[in-house]
Amino acid sequence: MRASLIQIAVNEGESVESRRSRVAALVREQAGAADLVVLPELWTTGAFAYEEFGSEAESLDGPTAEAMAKAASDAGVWLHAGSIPERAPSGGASAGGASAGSASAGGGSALYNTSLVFSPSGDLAASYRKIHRFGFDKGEAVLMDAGEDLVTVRLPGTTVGVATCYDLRFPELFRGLVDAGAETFVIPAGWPERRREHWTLLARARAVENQAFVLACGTAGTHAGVPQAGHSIVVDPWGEVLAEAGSGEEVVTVDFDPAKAAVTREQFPALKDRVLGLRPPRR
Ligand SMILES: O=C(O)CCC(=O)C(=O)O
Repeated sequence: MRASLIQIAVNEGESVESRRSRVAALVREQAGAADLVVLPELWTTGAFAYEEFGSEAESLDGPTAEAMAKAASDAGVWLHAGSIPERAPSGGASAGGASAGSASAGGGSALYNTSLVFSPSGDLAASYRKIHRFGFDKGEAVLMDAGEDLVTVRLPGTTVGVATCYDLRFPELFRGLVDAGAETFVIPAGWPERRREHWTLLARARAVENQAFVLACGTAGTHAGVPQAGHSIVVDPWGEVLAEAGSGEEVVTVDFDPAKAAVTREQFPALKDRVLGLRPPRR
């Protein structure tokens, strides 16, 4: 399988419309060059442009989904289109899960950070609402609702488990995806430069401990005063870094054999030694 991670620069001064058509063109350029194309988290607004989440929120058939579905089918690729701020009717069915956050409190709609995966014919194959919202007492954590459902999607030769940015810090989510059959993780992000060391370390850790491929695509540029880390990274199930971007806008293309996850799990069967239901310390 050949994957291209498109590390988009999200800077102030470029409108959402202009970035959307620029990104669609970049996806189309991957026709014949990749089987799977991956975009970052919240690339329409920027992951830290909190004040735009509400005003730029869309439904799953909104302008970004429509443009990405068309780009995927024009290019004939599987497209993980990163995530969008999704406006959904409160309690409405989409990626599943009741809304629990403050964004929907007292209102008729909920706001999620939702990833979209399109098939090469442009059909929406999966959507995932980010479970761990970032920001503690501000930003996404207070403006958006939390997803509740793990999501996997079957691609030719591999089951992909999806996660988003801050989710990378929560190993139990990835174990849940492994239990659901995932051998490859695709992780769009808008990770800040300030914690770049964590990004590469955690991407490798999730790959090693789960004996899975990690394809993690971040953003470049600076928006809302937050310089982005870039350094999109592809790691194999042994923890080897197959490719890593620099800090600017860049397309990283890598060949990998998804079967290597099963081979690694067979040759070094550590996942079989998991002990579940550990007892808490006795007092
Ligand atoms: O965990 C981090 O350091 C960054 C997380 C983040 O920026 C996000 O989830 O949007």
